[in-house]
Amino acid sequence: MTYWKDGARLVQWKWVSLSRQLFPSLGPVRSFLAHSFSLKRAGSTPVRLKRTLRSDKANQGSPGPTTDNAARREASNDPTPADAGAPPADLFPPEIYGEPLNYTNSDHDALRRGVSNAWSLRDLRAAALWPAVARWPQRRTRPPIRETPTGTPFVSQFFELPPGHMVRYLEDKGLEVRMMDQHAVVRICPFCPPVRGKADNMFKLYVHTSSGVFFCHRCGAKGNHWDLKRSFGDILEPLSWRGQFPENAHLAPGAHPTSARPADSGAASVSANTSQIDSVATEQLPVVDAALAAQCEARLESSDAVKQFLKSRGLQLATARKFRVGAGRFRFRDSGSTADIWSEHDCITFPWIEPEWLTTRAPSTLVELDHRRDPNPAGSNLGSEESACQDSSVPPPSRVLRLKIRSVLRKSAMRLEPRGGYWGLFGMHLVPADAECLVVTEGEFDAMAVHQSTGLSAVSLPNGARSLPPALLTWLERFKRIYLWLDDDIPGHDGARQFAHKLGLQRCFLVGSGNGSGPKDANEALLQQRDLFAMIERARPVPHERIVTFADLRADVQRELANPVQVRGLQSQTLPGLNRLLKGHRRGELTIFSGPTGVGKTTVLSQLSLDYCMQGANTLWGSFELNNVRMAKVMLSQFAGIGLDAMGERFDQVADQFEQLPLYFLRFFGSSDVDQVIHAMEYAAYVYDVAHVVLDNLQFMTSGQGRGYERFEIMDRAIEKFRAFATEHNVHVSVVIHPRKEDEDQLLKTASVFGSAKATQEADNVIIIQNGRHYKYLDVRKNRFDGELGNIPYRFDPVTRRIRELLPDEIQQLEDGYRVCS
Ligand SMILES: Nc1ncnc2c1ncn2[C@@H]1O[C@H](COP(=O)(O)OP(=O)(O)OP(=O)(O)O)[C@@H](O)[C@H]1O
Repeated sequence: MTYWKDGARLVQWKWVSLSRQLFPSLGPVRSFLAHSFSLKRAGSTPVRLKRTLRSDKANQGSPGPTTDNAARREASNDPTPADAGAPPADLFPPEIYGEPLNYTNSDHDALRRGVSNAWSLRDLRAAALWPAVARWPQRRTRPPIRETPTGTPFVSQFFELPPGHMVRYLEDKGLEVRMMDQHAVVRICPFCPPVRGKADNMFKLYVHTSSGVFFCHRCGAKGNHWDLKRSFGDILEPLSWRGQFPENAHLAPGAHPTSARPADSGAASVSANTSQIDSVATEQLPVVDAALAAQCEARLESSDAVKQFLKSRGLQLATARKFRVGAGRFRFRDSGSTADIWSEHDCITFPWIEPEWLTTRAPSTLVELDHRRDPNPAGSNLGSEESACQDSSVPPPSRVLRLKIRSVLRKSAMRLEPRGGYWGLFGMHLVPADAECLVVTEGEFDAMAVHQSTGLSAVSLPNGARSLPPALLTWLERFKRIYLWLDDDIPGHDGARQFAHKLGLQRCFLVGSGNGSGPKDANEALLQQRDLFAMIERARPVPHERIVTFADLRADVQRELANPVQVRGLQSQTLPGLNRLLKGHRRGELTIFSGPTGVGKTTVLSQLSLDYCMQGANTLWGSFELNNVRMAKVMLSQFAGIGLDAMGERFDQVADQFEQLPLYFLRFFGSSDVDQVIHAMEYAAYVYDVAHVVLDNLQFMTSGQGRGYERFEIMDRAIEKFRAFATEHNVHVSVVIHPRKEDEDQLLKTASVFGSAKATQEADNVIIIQNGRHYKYLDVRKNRFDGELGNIPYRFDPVTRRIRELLPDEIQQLEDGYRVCS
């Protein structure tokens, strides 16, 4: 019987594929023929047998290749869901919003396991004859659901993709889509069991075009746009320099499935994300020793250094107590030295406390509180610190996840305890469970300043303007209005816009002048006795990137005029000559590096990227020519300023320091799909807030792809995509491109860069490393910022692999020496 059934299926498949060949453009006719054929078969024994077999299998407890939805339909004897194309009523049931894909590896395992039982032949053939696969242009297998080493990053329900992004992606993957309101409806869901040519089984996968959330009403596959891209193998998590996955930016603390729902907020949207939180909660990260946290908190009263420090910031002890600030003496390595010299510092400690509403399901025990105005702000109760401390609005003690420890004297002496722990928001434990508005500041003193003078809920970001790890988006999901009060400077402004994108533009408001006219931050506003509440009330919405009003432009121009130094960007510490010419390293630009083979392009770019990374620019390295281990060795040597041979026993110490850098490596090597590289860059921009991407080099990345002019076209398209990425994500992209083959003795020109003129036209900066007669030098051939061009001669140290700019008299000596020799 089984063989008869398989034979019939084979005939059916042959019929479908024959009709496909005969009528390539007649999709509906084909569907009709296939449909009527399968209907004919529906009354016969094999289908009934199939049902019996399936239910037997279900009774045996095997999950089988079908998902819950499909199984439910089978159980209710309803073989197919609603009519194809008709939008289901529960298009995106709220409980699935943002959940990770639920079509898991176990489903595939079950499919594989099926090989050993009576289903074997059918399952094997079903896998081999998958109709979705037949429509897949390149792939011969069903898109695998990849194991994710660190879970899927959380995506806010308020997040919006750029217009057209999702539809382009689906089409690039060879999926046929039909537009319906805000959804792209995919003809054949790649996650579904075979459609068997039935029209009813098609157009079941709905993809929300602006959020990227998808849901298949046939197989139940669902998730956010990262899930979809990951299932196609397009998301490669970058590595840290030790070849590990970097400190997890998207692990939320151990909340149980329903814990993210504030007890009485009634926000269905938040509950929608809970299973995503649950999915990452299973991974345990270390939390700070509770005794250490308690000791620090208890020492606040006795630390004159910290009390004095707080006073100088205009902050009261009562405020610090509410935020559970602490004090202690901690050892730090002396700044600027890689040597093992340590000294002890008076430190202030800022705890990241898991909010009570995140950890309990029970109705909030918090006292009802007006979330806009604390009835008893600490500032209004100057003489009574005790009563403020015992204020009933302070929730009961919760788990301290991590401590930020900062020296009172040296701002740069700062560390997180424990290393590799959870991310958190300072002050979150004070936010009432029913608060709908929140002020998010760049620093801890700013959050305390806002709360002290306004009574509003205020929290501080863990990394200032540098990053907003997606794990924290789960903490912020329930707020309807988020006031971003970052520093009134270029990095603060860039950070605020970047974070607003992640949080959702429509609920974010920017506090501060926006034009650099100050005050610099909330703490400075407090010290200047400004009305902080009025400043927050004047917050403006985030301007839409594609719709700019003159008022937006005016603020930007005014800010650039007010801060000419900041506008220049990060200054190179190791090549000051580059600052003289290019003025600095700015976000949103594209720089092309070129030079003869082996001249030192990788060496120069490695040093420059380290230079900016050490100043806080989150950096993503894509080394397509050297493998990541060798690349990391070059960087480690440059970082330590000593040769790898001499590093010996100091390796661990240097490596530990190196590991603190916000540096990530793409996992590509040699010829790679440019689109996949872009997806990985987008992922890194979202999860790690990268500010600088280095791609070394374009020829290796596109090698073997296309011949003759086609090769130029591929490279041009790649450059176009990198340019668009730099602008869209406000990230600086540096790309190495080899020159054309030219006479070795000739100096290279802009036109010598390989390919058409596209690359150098699109670039903001073009730097060629020239093999001069007396020395090597960086030749700035294009500078869109202010047009200044020129040379920077340098010397290379083969031990440390560092380059150093030549001084004028060294240049003179080398030139004279050459003349003498010659
Ligand atoms: N100025 C220099 N003088 C001598 N050796 C150098 C100099 N700069 C780099 N090197 C060394 O030359 C080798 C090649 O350097 P690097 O890989 O940076 O060159 P590249 O231009 O990127 O090479 P490719 O053209 O293969 O991409 C390395 O071993 C590096 O340490």
